[in-house]
Amino acid sequence: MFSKSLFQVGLRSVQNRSNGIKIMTTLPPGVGDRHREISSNATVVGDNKQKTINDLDGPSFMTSLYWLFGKGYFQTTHQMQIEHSNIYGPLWKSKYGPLVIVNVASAELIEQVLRQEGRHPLRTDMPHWRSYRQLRNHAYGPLTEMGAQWQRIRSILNPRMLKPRHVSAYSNAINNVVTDFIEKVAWLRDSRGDGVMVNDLAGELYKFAFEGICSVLFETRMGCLNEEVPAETQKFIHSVGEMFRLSPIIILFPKATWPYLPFWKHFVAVWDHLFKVAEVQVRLKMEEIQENVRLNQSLEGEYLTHLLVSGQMSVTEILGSITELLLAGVDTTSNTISWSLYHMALEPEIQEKLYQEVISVCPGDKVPTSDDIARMPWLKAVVKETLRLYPVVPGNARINVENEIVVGDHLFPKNTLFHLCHYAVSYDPTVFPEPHAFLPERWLRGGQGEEKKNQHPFGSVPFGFGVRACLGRRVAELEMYLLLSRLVKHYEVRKDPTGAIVKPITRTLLVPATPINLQFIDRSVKYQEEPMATKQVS
Ligand code: HEM
Repeated sequence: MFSKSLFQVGLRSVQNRSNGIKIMTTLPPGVGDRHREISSNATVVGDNKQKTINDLDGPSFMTSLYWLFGKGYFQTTHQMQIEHSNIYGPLWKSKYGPLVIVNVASAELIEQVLRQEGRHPLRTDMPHWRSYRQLRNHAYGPLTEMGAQWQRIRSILNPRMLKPRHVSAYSNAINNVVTDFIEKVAWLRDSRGDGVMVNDLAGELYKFAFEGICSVLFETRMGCLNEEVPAETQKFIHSVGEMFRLSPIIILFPKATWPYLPFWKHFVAVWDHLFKVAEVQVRLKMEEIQENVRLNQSLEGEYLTHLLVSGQMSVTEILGSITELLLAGVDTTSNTISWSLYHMALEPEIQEKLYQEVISVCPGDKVPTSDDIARMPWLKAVVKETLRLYPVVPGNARINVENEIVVGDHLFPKNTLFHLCHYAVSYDPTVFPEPHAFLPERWLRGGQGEEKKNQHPFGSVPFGFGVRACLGRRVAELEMYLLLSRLVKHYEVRKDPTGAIVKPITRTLLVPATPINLQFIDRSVKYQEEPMATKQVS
Protein backbone atom coordinates (compact mmCIF):
# COMPACT_ATOMS: atom_id res chain seq x y z
CA MET A 1 0.00 0.00 0.00
CA PHE A 2 2.75 2.37 1.04
CA SER A 3 4.88 1.49 -1.95
CA LYS A 4 1.85 1.85 -4.19
CA SER A 5 1.17 5.38 -3.01
CA LEU A 6 4.83 6.22 -3.44
CA PHE A 7 4.63 4.89 -6.95
CA GLN A 8 1.64 7.11 -7.67
CA VAL A 9 3.36 10.21 -6.35
CA GLY A 10 6.40 9.26 -8.40
CA LEU A 11 4.21 8.94 -11.44
CA ARG A 12 2.76 12.39 -10.82
CA SER A 13 6.19 13.93 -10.69
CA VAL A 14 7.06 12.29 -13.99
CA GLN A 15 3.84 13.67 -15.47
CA ASN A 16 4.72 17.13 -14.22
CA ARG A 17 8.05 16.84 -15.89
CA SER A 18 6.50 15.98 -19.19
CA ASN A 19 4.11 18.93 -18.91
CA GLY A 20 7.12 21.18 -18.93
CA ILE A 21 6.17 23.22 -15.87
CA LYS A 22 8.29 23.95 -12.81
CA ILE A 23 8.85 20.63 -11.11
CA MET A 24 8.51 19.76 -7.46
CA THR A 25 10.38 16.50 -7.67
CA THR A 26 9.17 13.68 -5.52
CA LEU A 27 11.34 13.40 -2.48
CA PRO A 28 12.07 10.33 -0.44
CA PRO A 29 10.11 9.87 2.78
CA GLY A 30 11.68 11.67 5.70
CA VAL A 31 13.43 14.27 3.62
CA GLY A 32 12.65 17.67 5.08
CA ASP A 33 11.82 21.12 3.80
CA ARG A 34 15.41 21.88 3.00
CA HIS A 35 15.24 19.25 0.33
CA ARG A 36 12.10 20.64 -1.06
CA GLU A 37 14.06 23.85 -1.50
CA ILE A 38 16.74 21.90 -3.29
CA SER A 39 14.19 20.22 -5.46
CA SER A 40 12.74 23.54 -6.45
CA ASN A 41 16.04 24.16 -8.20
CA ALA A 42 14.91 21.58 -10.67
CA THR A 43 13.41 24.25 -12.80
CA VAL A 44 12.59 23.63 -16.34
CA VAL A 45 14.98 25.14 -18.81
CA GLY A 46 14.01 27.51 -21.57
CA ASP A 47 13.12 24.77 -24.02
CA ASN A 48 10.76 23.25 -21.44
CA LYS A 49 12.95 20.24 -20.92
CA GLN A 50 14.21 18.90 -17.59
CA LYS A 51 17.99 18.63 -17.60
CA THR A 52 19.21 15.08 -17.19
CA ILE A 53 22.43 13.12 -17.31
CA ASN A 54 22.33 13.40 -21.11
CA ASP A 55 22.81 17.15 -20.83
CA LEU A 56 26.03 16.78 -18.87
CA ASP A 57 29.34 17.39 -20.52
CA GLY A 58 32.43 15.30 -19.78
CA PRO A 59 35.21 13.12 -21.13
CA SER A 60 34.44 10.13 -23.36
CA PHE A 61 35.83 6.67 -22.62
CA MET A 62 38.87 7.27 -24.86
CA THR A 63 39.49 10.70 -23.33
CA SER A 64 39.26 9.22 -19.81
CA LEU A 65 41.77 6.52 -20.75
CA TYR A 66 44.04 9.16 -22.22
CA TRP A 67 43.91 11.17 -18.98
CA LEU A 68 44.59 8.11 -16.84
CA PHE A 69 47.30 6.41 -18.85
CA GLY A 70 48.47 8.92 -21.49
CA LYS A 71 48.71 11.96 -19.21
CA GLY A 72 49.58 9.72 -16.26
CA TYR A 73 46.78 10.58 -13.82
CA PHE A 74 46.20 6.92 -12.85
CA GLN A 75 47.86 7.48 -9.48
CA THR A 76 46.80 11.10 -9.12
CA THR A 77 43.09 10.79 -9.80
CA HIS A 78 42.56 13.26 -6.93
CA GLN A 79 44.41 15.88 -8.98
CA MET A 80 42.38 14.91 -12.04
CA GLN A 81 39.24 15.90 -10.09
CA ILE A 82 40.56 19.48 -9.92
CA GLU A 83 41.61 19.55 -13.59
CA HIS A 84 38.27 18.17 -14.77
CA SER A 85 36.20 20.48 -12.60
CA ASN A 86 38.15 23.41 -14.10
CA ILE A 87 37.20 22.19 -17.57
CA TYR A 88 33.63 20.99 -17.09
CA GLY A 89 32.38 22.84 -13.98
CA PRO A 90 31.11 21.28 -10.73
CA LEU A 91 28.98 18.55 -12.36
CA TRP A 92 30.17 16.38 -15.23
CA LYS A 93 30.00 12.81 -16.41
CA SER A 94 32.86 10.40 -17.15
CA LYS A 95 32.46 7.26 -19.18
CA TYR A 96 34.33 4.05 -18.55
CA GLY A 97 32.96 1.63 -21.13
CA PRO A 98 29.33 1.01 -20.22
CA LEU A 99 29.85 2.65 -16.81
CA VAL A 100 28.77 6.28 -16.53
CA ILE A 101 29.88 8.22 -13.49
CA VAL A 102 28.44 11.58 -12.46
CA ASN A 103 31.18 13.62 -10.81
CA VAL A 104 30.15 16.16 -8.18
CA ALA A 105 32.71 18.81 -7.23
CA SER A 106 31.11 21.57 -5.21
CA ALA A 107 30.23 21.68 -1.52
CA GLU A 108 26.60 22.60 -2.26
CA LEU A 109 26.09 19.78 -4.74
CA ILE A 110 27.81 17.19 -2.53
CA GLU A 111 25.45 18.26 0.26
CA GLN A 112 22.49 17.74 -2.07
CA VAL A 113 23.57 14.20 -2.99
CA LEU A 114 24.30 13.18 0.58
CA ARG A 115 21.14 14.68 2.06
CA GLN A 116 18.95 12.89 -0.44
CA GLU A 117 20.41 9.46 0.29
CA GLY A 118 17.94 6.82 1.33
CA ARG A 119 17.99 4.63 4.41
CA HIS A 120 20.65 2.29 3.05
CA PRO A 121 23.28 4.38 1.29
CA LEU A 122 25.55 2.48 -1.02
CA ARG A 123 29.14 3.09 -1.91
CA THR A 124 30.27 1.42 -5.14
CA ASP A 125 29.42 -2.09 -4.18
CA MET A 126 33.05 -3.22 -4.38
CA PRO A 127 32.21 -6.28 -6.47
CA HIS A 128 35.77 -7.66 -6.29
CA TRP A 129 35.84 -7.43 -2.49
CA ARG A 130 32.46 -9.13 -2.38
CA SER A 131 33.56 -11.78 -4.89
CA TYR A 132 36.42 -12.78 -2.62
CA ARG A 133 34.02 -13.24 0.29
CA GLN A 134 31.68 -15.35 -1.85
CA LEU A 135 34.62 -17.48 -2.98
CA ARG A 136 35.61 -18.26 0.61
CA ASN A 137 32.15 -18.25 2.16
CA HIS A 138 33.01 -15.35 4.43
CA ALA A 139 30.39 -12.92 5.70
CA TYR A 140 30.31 -9.33 4.48
CA GLY A 141 31.27 -6.63 6.94
CA PRO A 142 30.26 -2.97 7.24
CA LEU A 143 32.36 -1.93 4.22
CA THR A 144 30.94 -4.51 1.83
CA GLU A 145 27.43 -5.29 3.09
CA MET A 146 24.37 -3.63 1.58
CA GLY A 147 20.73 -2.84 2.30
CA ALA A 148 18.89 -3.90 5.43
CA GLN A 149 21.59 -6.40 6.39
CA TRP A 150 24.18 -3.60 6.36
CA GLN A 151 21.93 -1.53 8.61
CA ARG A 152 21.60 -4.45 11.01
CA ILE A 153 25.39 -4.90 11.25
CA ARG A 154 25.93 -1.19 11.80
CA SER A 155 23.33 -1.07 14.55
CA ILE A 156 25.30 -3.77 16.39
CA LEU A 157 28.79 -2.39 15.68
CA ASN A 158 28.02 1.31 16.20
CA PRO A 159 27.51 1.78 19.97
CA ARG A 160 30.94 0.67 21.16
CA MET A 161 32.70 2.41 18.29
CA LEU A 162 30.91 5.73 18.27
CA LYS A 163 29.37 6.46 21.69
CA PRO A 164 31.67 8.87 23.59
CA ARG A 165 31.26 6.91 26.86
CA HIS A 166 32.57 3.71 25.30
CA VAL A 167 35.22 5.36 23.16
CA SER A 168 36.77 7.29 26.04
CA ALA A 169 37.17 3.93 27.81
CA TYR A 170 39.76 3.02 25.13
CA SER A 171 42.03 5.92 26.19
CA ASN A 172 44.14 3.80 28.55
CA ALA A 173 44.72 1.06 26.01
CA ILE A 174 45.64 3.58 23.32
CA ASN A 175 47.86 5.59 25.69
CA ASN A 176 49.84 2.42 26.42
CA VAL A 177 50.42 1.97 22.70
CA VAL A 178 51.41 5.65 22.41
CA THR A 179 53.97 5.23 25.21
CA ASP A 180 55.53 2.34 23.30
CA PHE A 181 55.56 4.32 20.07
CA ILE A 182 57.39 7.22 21.73
CA GLU A 183 60.03 4.75 22.90
CA LYS A 184 60.16 3.14 19.47
CA VAL A 185 60.87 6.54 17.92
CA ALA A 186 63.86 6.93 20.25
CA TRP A 187 65.09 3.45 19.34
CA LEU A 188 64.66 3.98 15.58
CA ARG A 189 66.39 7.32 15.74
CA ASP A 190 69.31 6.02 17.79
CA SER A 191 69.77 2.69 16.04
CA ARG A 192 68.92 3.53 12.44
CA GLY A 193 68.76 7.30 12.04
CA ASP A 194 72.12 8.68 13.14
CA GLY A 195 70.63 9.64 16.46
CA VAL A 196 68.15 12.07 14.93
CA MET A 197 66.16 10.75 11.95
CA VAL A 198 63.13 8.49 11.70
CA ASN A 199 62.87 7.18 8.16
CA ASP A 200 59.59 6.23 6.50
CA LEU A 201 57.43 7.56 9.27
CA ALA A 202 54.21 6.37 7.60
CA GLY A 203 55.58 2.82 7.65
CA GLU A 204 56.27 3.07 11.37
CA LEU A 205 52.88 4.63 12.01
CA TYR A 206 51.16 1.72 10.21
CA LYS A 207 52.53 -0.48 12.99
CA PHE A 208 51.31 2.00 15.60
CA ALA A 209 47.84 2.08 14.02
CA PHE A 210 47.64 -1.70 13.76
CA GLU A 211 48.73 -2.11 17.37
CA GLY A 212 46.25 0.61 18.41
CA ILE A 213 43.22 -0.85 16.66
CA CYS A 214 44.08 -4.38 17.86
CA SER A 215 44.32 -3.13 21.43
CA VAL A 216 40.82 -1.68 21.06
CA LEU A 217 39.20 -4.56 19.17
CA PHE A 218 40.92 -7.57 20.73
CA GLU A 219 41.98 -6.06 24.07
CA THR A 220 45.37 -7.54 23.38
CA ARG A 221 48.83 -6.44 22.31
CA MET A 222 50.35 -7.74 19.08
CA GLY A 223 53.98 -6.69 19.55
CA CYS A 224 54.10 -4.46 16.46
CA LEU A 225 56.14 -1.86 18.31
CA ASN A 226 58.78 -4.32 19.47
CA GLU A 227 62.21 -3.93 17.97
CA GLU A 228 61.46 -7.03 15.88
CA VAL A 229 57.94 -6.91 14.47
CA PRO A 230 56.24 -10.36 14.38
CA ALA A 231 56.35 -11.75 10.83
CA GLU A 232 52.58 -12.33 10.76
CA THR A 233 51.93 -8.67 11.60
CA GLN A 234 54.39 -7.46 9.02
CA LYS A 235 52.59 -9.66 6.52
CA PHE A 236 49.20 -8.24 7.55
CA ILE A 237 50.40 -4.68 6.94
CA HIS A 238 51.92 -5.71 3.61
CA SER A 239 48.67 -7.49 2.64
CA VAL A 240 46.58 -4.38 3.32
CA GLY A 241 48.91 -2.37 1.05
CA GLU A 242 48.76 -5.01 -1.70
CA MET A 243 44.99 -5.27 -1.53
CA PHE A 244 44.60 -1.49 -1.91
CA ARG A 245 47.18 -1.48 -4.75
CA LEU A 246 45.44 -4.25 -6.72
CA SER A 247 41.85 -3.14 -6.12
CA PRO A 248 41.74 -0.24 -8.62
CA ILE A 249 43.45 -2.42 -11.26
CA ILE A 250 41.14 -5.44 -10.96
CA ILE A 251 38.02 -3.29 -11.10
CA LEU A 252 39.05 -2.10 -14.57
CA PHE A 253 38.43 -5.63 -15.95
CA PRO A 254 35.05 -7.32 -16.45
CA LYS A 255 34.10 -9.61 -13.57
CA ALA A 256 34.10 -12.74 -15.75
CA THR A 257 37.81 -12.29 -16.47
CA TRP A 258 38.97 -11.92 -12.85
CA PRO A 259 39.83 -15.56 -12.17
CA TYR A 260 42.09 -15.51 -15.26
CA LEU A 261 43.97 -12.33 -14.36
CA PRO A 262 47.58 -13.02 -13.36
CA PHE A 263 47.20 -11.01 -10.14
CA TRP A 264 43.78 -12.37 -9.05
CA LYS A 265 45.48 -15.22 -7.19
CA HIS A 266 47.62 -12.73 -5.34
CA PHE A 267 44.54 -10.62 -4.53
CA VAL A 268 42.86 -13.71 -3.05
CA ALA A 269 46.02 -14.63 -1.12
CA VAL A 270 46.32 -11.22 0.53
CA TRP A 271 42.65 -11.28 1.54
CA ASP A 272 43.19 -14.80 2.92
CA HIS A 273 45.91 -13.43 5.13
CA LEU A 274 43.78 -10.53 6.38
CA PHE A 275 41.00 -12.94 7.35
CA LYS A 276 43.51 -15.34 8.90
CA VAL A 277 44.90 -12.70 11.27
CA ALA A 278 41.40 -11.79 12.43
CA GLU A 279 40.40 -15.44 12.71
CA VAL A 280 43.30 -16.26 15.03
CA GLN A 281 42.31 -13.42 17.34
CA VAL A 282 38.62 -14.35 17.32
CA ARG A 283 39.49 -17.97 18.15
CA LEU A 284 41.83 -16.92 21.00
CA LYS A 285 39.17 -14.64 22.43
CA MET A 286 36.56 -17.41 22.26
CA GLU A 287 38.89 -19.74 24.15
CA GLU A 288 39.53 -17.05 26.75
CA ILE A 289 35.79 -16.50 27.20
CA GLN A 290 35.15 -20.26 27.53
CA GLU A 291 37.89 -20.48 30.14
CA ASN A 292 36.38 -17.58 32.08
CA VAL A 293 32.96 -19.23 31.95
CA ARG A 294 34.49 -22.49 33.24
CA LEU A 295 36.14 -20.62 36.11
CA ASN A 296 32.99 -18.65 36.79
CA GLN A 297 34.87 -15.43 36.17
CA SER A 298 33.41 -12.21 34.85
CA LEU A 299 33.04 -11.80 31.09
CA GLU A 300 33.72 -8.08 31.21
CA GLY A 301 35.51 -6.85 28.15
CA GLU A 302 35.41 -4.31 25.41
CA TYR A 303 34.85 -4.73 21.72
CA LEU A 304 35.35 -8.33 20.61
CA THR A 305 34.32 -9.81 23.96
CA HIS A 306 31.14 -7.79 23.80
CA LEU A 307 30.34 -8.94 20.26
CA LEU A 308 30.97 -12.58 21.10
CA VAL A 309 29.13 -12.56 24.42
CA SER A 310 26.11 -10.53 23.31
CA GLY A 311 25.24 -13.16 20.71
CA GLN A 312 23.76 -10.62 18.28
CA MET A 313 25.98 -11.83 15.44
CA SER A 314 27.19 -15.27 14.39
CA VAL A 315 30.93 -15.96 14.68
CA THR A 316 31.22 -15.87 10.87
CA GLU A 317 29.58 -12.45 10.84
CA ILE A 318 31.84 -11.20 13.61
CA LEU A 319 34.86 -12.38 11.65
CA GLY A 320 33.66 -10.57 8.52
CA SER A 321 33.16 -7.34 10.43
CA ILE A 322 36.31 -7.49 12.55
CA THR A 323 38.47 -8.09 9.45
CA GLU A 324 37.03 -5.01 7.79
CA LEU A 325 37.49 -2.90 10.91
CA LEU A 326 41.13 -3.94 11.07
CA LEU A 327 41.58 -3.18 7.43
CA ALA A 328 39.95 0.25 7.66
CA GLY A 329 41.83 1.12 10.82
CA VAL A 330 45.44 0.91 9.66
CA ASP A 331 46.22 3.11 6.65
CA THR A 332 43.71 5.81 7.48
CA THR A 333 45.00 7.05 10.83
CA SER A 334 48.67 6.33 10.11
CA ASN A 335 48.72 8.43 6.94
CA THR A 336 46.85 11.30 8.57
CA ILE A 337 49.28 11.41 11.50
CA SER A 338 52.23 11.30 9.07
CA TRP A 339 50.91 14.30 7.14
CA SER A 340 50.24 16.24 10.37
CA LEU A 341 53.79 15.70 11.60
CA TYR A 342 55.17 16.50 8.16
CA HIS A 343 53.41 19.88 8.15
CA MET A 344 54.42 20.67 11.69
CA ALA A 345 58.03 20.01 10.74
CA LEU A 346 57.63 22.36 7.77
CA GLU A 347 55.91 25.01 9.89
CA PRO A 348 57.58 25.23 13.31
CA GLU A 349 55.33 28.06 14.53
CA ILE A 350 52.28 25.80 14.18
CA GLN A 351 54.09 23.07 16.06
CA GLU A 352 55.05 25.54 18.79
CA LYS A 353 51.40 26.59 19.24
CA LEU A 354 50.41 22.96 19.60
CA TYR A 355 53.24 22.32 22.05
CA GLN A 356 52.20 25.31 24.18
CA GLU A 357 48.58 24.13 24.21
CA VAL A 358 49.55 20.59 25.23
CA ILE A 359 51.85 21.64 28.09
CA SER A 360 49.30 24.08 29.41
CA VAL A 361 46.55 21.41 29.54
CA CYS A 362 48.85 18.55 30.53
CA PRO A 363 51.86 19.97 32.41
CA GLY A 364 54.73 17.79 33.63
CA ASP A 365 54.26 14.07 33.18
CA LYS A 366 50.48 14.22 32.93
CA VAL A 367 49.21 11.88 30.25
CA PRO A 368 46.21 13.32 28.36
CA THR A 369 42.75 11.85 28.84
CA SER A 370 39.72 12.37 26.59
CA ASP A 371 38.65 15.23 28.90
CA ASP A 372 42.02 16.91 28.39
CA ILE A 373 41.71 16.50 24.65
CA ALA A 374 38.38 18.34 24.78
CA ARG A 375 40.36 21.35 26.03
CA MET A 376 42.79 21.34 23.08
CA PRO A 377 41.10 23.19 20.17
CA TRP A 378 44.40 23.77 18.37
CA LEU A 379 45.13 20.03 18.31
CA LYS A 380 41.73 19.35 16.76
CA ALA A 381 42.21 22.17 14.26
CA VAL A 382 45.57 20.68 13.20
CA VAL A 383 43.91 17.32 12.51
CA LYS A 384 40.98 18.91 10.65
CA GLU A 385 43.32 20.92 8.47
CA THR A 386 45.40 17.82 7.76
CA LEU A 387 42.30 15.94 6.67
CA ARG A 388 41.25 18.85 4.48
CA LEU A 389 44.57 18.85 2.62
CA TYR A 390 44.82 15.04 2.58
CA PRO A 391 41.34 13.51 2.72
CA VAL A 392 42.15 9.81 3.14
CA VAL A 393 39.18 8.95 0.93
CA PRO A 394 39.70 11.59 -1.78
CA GLY A 395 36.66 10.60 -3.82
CA ASN A 396 33.67 8.61 -2.65
CA ALA A 397 31.46 6.72 -5.09
CA ARG A 398 27.79 6.52 -4.13
CA ILE A 399 24.73 5.07 -5.83
CA ASN A 400 21.27 6.46 -5.14
CA VAL A 401 19.58 3.09 -4.98
CA GLU A 402 16.37 4.24 -3.43
CA ASN A 403 15.26 7.36 -5.28
CA GLU A 404 15.70 9.60 -8.25
CA ILE A 405 17.37 12.77 -7.06
CA VAL A 406 17.89 16.34 -8.09
CA VAL A 407 21.39 17.73 -8.02
CA GLY A 408 21.80 21.34 -9.08
CA ASP A 409 19.39 21.68 -11.99
CA HIS A 410 19.67 18.07 -13.15
CA LEU A 411 17.40 15.17 -12.34
CA PHE A 412 19.07 11.77 -11.98
CA PRO A 413 17.25 8.46 -12.07
CA LYS A 414 17.61 5.74 -9.44
CA ASN A 415 20.91 3.86 -9.49
CA THR A 416 22.97 6.75 -10.84
CA LEU A 417 26.59 6.34 -9.80
CA PHE A 418 27.90 9.55 -8.26
CA HIS A 419 31.54 10.27 -7.56
CA LEU A 420 31.85 12.83 -4.79
CA CYS A 421 35.05 14.77 -5.48
CA HIS A 422 35.98 15.63 -1.88
CA TYR A 423 39.58 16.38 -2.80
CA ALA A 424 38.63 19.01 -5.40
CA VAL A 425 36.23 20.68 -2.96
CA SER A 426 38.86 20.73 -0.21
CA TYR A 427 40.98 22.88 -2.52
CA ASP A 428 38.14 25.12 -3.71
CA PRO A 429 39.31 28.69 -2.96
CA THR A 430 35.72 29.90 -2.64
CA VAL A 431 35.27 27.55 0.32
CA PHE A 432 38.81 27.63 1.71
CA PRO A 433 40.77 30.81 0.89
CA GLU A 434 44.48 30.08 0.30
CA PRO A 435 43.56 26.43 -0.22
CA HIS A 436 47.14 25.15 -0.53
CA ALA A 437 48.26 26.68 2.77
CA PHE A 438 48.23 24.62 5.98
CA LEU A 439 46.16 26.95 8.20
CA PRO A 440 44.68 25.17 11.26
CA GLU A 441 43.32 28.50 12.51
CA ARG A 442 40.65 28.44 9.82
CA TRP A 443 38.89 25.82 12.00
CA LEU A 444 38.92 27.95 15.17
CA ARG A 445 36.23 30.29 16.38
CA GLY A 446 37.21 33.94 16.70
CA GLY A 447 40.24 35.60 15.15
CA GLN A 448 40.99 34.20 11.76
CA GLY A 449 38.49 31.52 12.60
CA GLU A 450 35.83 34.07 11.63
CA GLU A 451 36.27 32.35 8.31
CA LYS A 452 34.74 29.27 9.84
CA LYS A 453 31.33 30.87 9.83
CA ASN A 454 31.50 31.23 6.07
CA GLN A 455 32.90 27.79 5.45
CA HIS A 456 30.45 25.45 3.85
CA PRO A 457 29.81 22.49 6.20
CA PHE A 458 30.31 20.08 3.28
CA GLY A 459 33.58 21.68 2.19
CA SER A 460 35.54 19.05 4.08
CA VAL A 461 33.75 15.89 5.26
CA PRO A 462 36.72 13.54 5.78
CA PHE A 463 34.72 10.91 7.65
CA GLY A 464 31.72 11.03 5.35
CA PHE A 465 28.23 12.02 6.34
CA GLY A 466 25.04 10.38 7.58
CA VAL A 467 24.30 6.80 8.51
CA ARG A 468 27.01 5.34 6.27
CA ALA A 469 29.73 7.66 7.63
CA CYS A 470 32.96 6.23 9.07
CA LEU A 471 32.40 3.65 11.78
CA GLY A 472 35.86 4.21 13.29
CA ARG A 473 35.76 8.00 13.42
CA ARG A 474 35.79 8.42 17.19
CA VAL A 475 38.46 5.78 17.75
CA ALA A 476 40.57 7.24 14.92
CA GLU A 477 40.28 10.74 16.37
CA LEU A 478 41.21 9.53 19.83
CA GLU A 479 44.27 7.70 18.48
CA MET A 480 45.39 10.71 16.45
CA TYR A 481 44.85 13.22 19.28
CA LEU A 482 46.62 11.14 21.90
CA LEU A 483 49.57 10.31 19.68
CA LEU A 484 50.07 13.78 18.20
CA SER A 485 49.77 15.60 21.52
CA ARG A 486 52.19 13.27 23.30
CA LEU A 487 54.69 13.09 20.44
CA VAL A 488 54.86 16.87 20.14
CA LYS A 489 55.21 17.19 23.88
CA HIS A 490 58.13 14.77 23.89
CA TYR A 491 59.88 15.64 20.64
CA GLU A 492 60.40 18.63 18.46
CA VAL A 493 59.83 17.42 14.90
CA ARG A 494 62.04 18.89 12.20
CA LYS A 495 62.14 18.40 8.46
CA ASP A 496 64.74 16.30 6.71
CA PRO A 497 67.29 18.91 5.54
CA THR A 498 68.00 16.81 2.45
CA GLY A 499 64.37 15.85 1.78
CA ALA A 500 62.25 16.87 -1.20
CA ILE A 501 58.60 17.89 -0.94
CA VAL A 502 56.32 14.87 -0.39
CA LYS A 503 53.16 14.75 -2.51
CA PRO A 504 50.16 12.45 -2.20
CA ILE A 505 49.17 9.72 -4.66
CA THR A 506 45.93 7.75 -4.83
CA ARG A 507 46.12 4.03 -4.13
CA THR A 508 42.44 3.61 -3.43
CA LEU A 509 43.31 5.82 -0.42
CA LEU A 510 45.41 8.98 -0.53
CA VAL A 511 48.95 8.11 0.61
CA PRO A 512 52.39 9.76 0.52
CA ALA A 513 54.12 9.18 -2.84
CA THR A 514 57.57 8.98 -1.25
CA PRO A 515 58.66 8.15 2.29
CA ILE A 516 58.28 10.87 4.90
CA ASN A 517 61.52 11.13 6.87
CA LEU A 518 61.64 13.48 9.85
CA GLN A 519 64.04 14.43 12.62
CA PHE A 520 62.87 13.89 16.19
CA ILE A 521 64.68 16.05 18.74
CA ASP A 522 64.12 15.02 22.34
CA ARG A 523 62.81 18.18 24.02
CA SER A 524 64.26 17.37 27.45
CA VAL A 525 67.72 16.79 25.97
CA LYS A 526 67.37 19.82 23.71
CA TYR A 527 66.66 22.15 26.62
CA GLN A 528 69.59 20.80 28.61
CA GLU A 529 71.89 21.33 25.65
CA GLU A 530 70.59 24.64 24.40
CA PRO A 531 72.52 26.94 26.83
CA MET A 532 75.71 25.12 25.82
CA ALA A 533 74.98 25.74 22.18
CA THR A 534 74.28 29.42 22.88
CA LYS A 535 77.56 29.62 24.79
CA GLN A 536 79.51 28.16 21.89
CA VAL A 537 77.99 30.65 19.48
CA SER A 538 78.75 33.64 21.71
C1 HEM B 1 41.78 9.33 9.80
C2 HEM B 1 41.09 8.24 9.96
C3 HEM B 1 39.90 7.83 9.13
C4 HEM B 1 39.27 8.49 8.11
C5 HEM B 1 39.60 9.85 7.53
C6 HEM B 1 38.18 7.65 7.67
C7 HEM B 1 37.30 7.98 6.66
C8 HEM B 1 36.26 7.19 6.24
C9 HEM B 1 35.36 7.52 5.18
C10 HEM B 1 35.41 8.80 4.34
C11 HEM B 1 34.49 6.52 5.05
C12 HEM B 1 33.34 6.42 4.03
C13 HEM B 1 32.16 7.13 4.58
C14 HEM B 1 31.05 7.29 3.58
O1 HEM B 1 30.97 6.52 2.63
O2 HEM B 1 30.24 8.23 3.76
C15 HEM B 1 34.82 5.52 6.05
C16 HEM B 1 34.13 4.36 6.23
C17 HEM B 1 34.48 3.42 7.18
N1 HEM B 1 35.49 3.52 8.12
FE1 HEM B 1 36.75 5.05 8.35
N2 HEM B 1 38.17 6.51 8.43
C18 HEM B 1 39.20 6.59 9.33
C19 HEM B 1 39.53 5.65 10.29
C20 HEM B 1 38.85 4.50 10.51
C21 HEM B 1 39.16 3.54 11.55
C22 HEM B 1 40.27 3.68 12.58
C23 HEM B 1 38.27 2.52 11.42
C24 HEM B 1 38.12 1.28 12.25
C25 HEM B 1 38.15 1.24 13.53
C26 HEM B 1 37.39 2.85 10.32
C27 HEM B 1 36.34 2.06 9.90
C28 HEM B 1 35.50 2.36 8.85
C29 HEM B 1 34.45 1.47 8.38
C30 HEM B 1 34.14 0.09 8.90
C31 HEM B 1 33.81 2.14 7.33
C32 HEM B 1 32.64 1.64 6.50
C33 HEM B 1 31.34 2.14 7.11
C34 HEM B 1 30.11 1.70 6.35
O3 HEM B 1 30.17 1.57 5.14
O4 HEM B 1 29.11 1.47 7.00
N3 HEM B 1 37.76 4.06 9.80
N4 HEM B 1 35.90 5.97 6.77
